[in-house]
Amino acid sequence: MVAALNDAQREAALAALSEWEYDSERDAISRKFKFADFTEAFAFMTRVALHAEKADHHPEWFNVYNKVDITLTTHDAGENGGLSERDVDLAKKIESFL
Ligand SMILES: C[C@H](O)[C@H](O)[C@H]1CNC2=NC(N)=NC(=O)C2=N1
Repeated sequence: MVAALNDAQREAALAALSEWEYDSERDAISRKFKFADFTEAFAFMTRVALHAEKADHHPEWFNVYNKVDITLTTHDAGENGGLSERDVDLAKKIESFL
């Protein structure tokens, strides 16, 4: 079980992840990406997928052609899931692949 971020921790995390949108309903962060074409989008998804599997922390995502929408939240956080340090770490790793 991993702890969900408290309000102060979440605000600090979001300040460093300014391109990500916070969903208070789900206690999750989301970001939309657009690439030159499907090949670029899928290459990005492949890198994220390989890292996610290694980290054992996986995104929720949607892809159509050159667009990839990613949502991060931790199912195992607290009682009903929520935003955790694992999501913050994965978001930063995802940004490093851009
Ligand atoms: C059993 C497995 O380790 C867990 O289900 C992992 C897998 N990937 C995960 N990914 C995310 N986003 N949240 C989790 O709580 C989570 N838990």
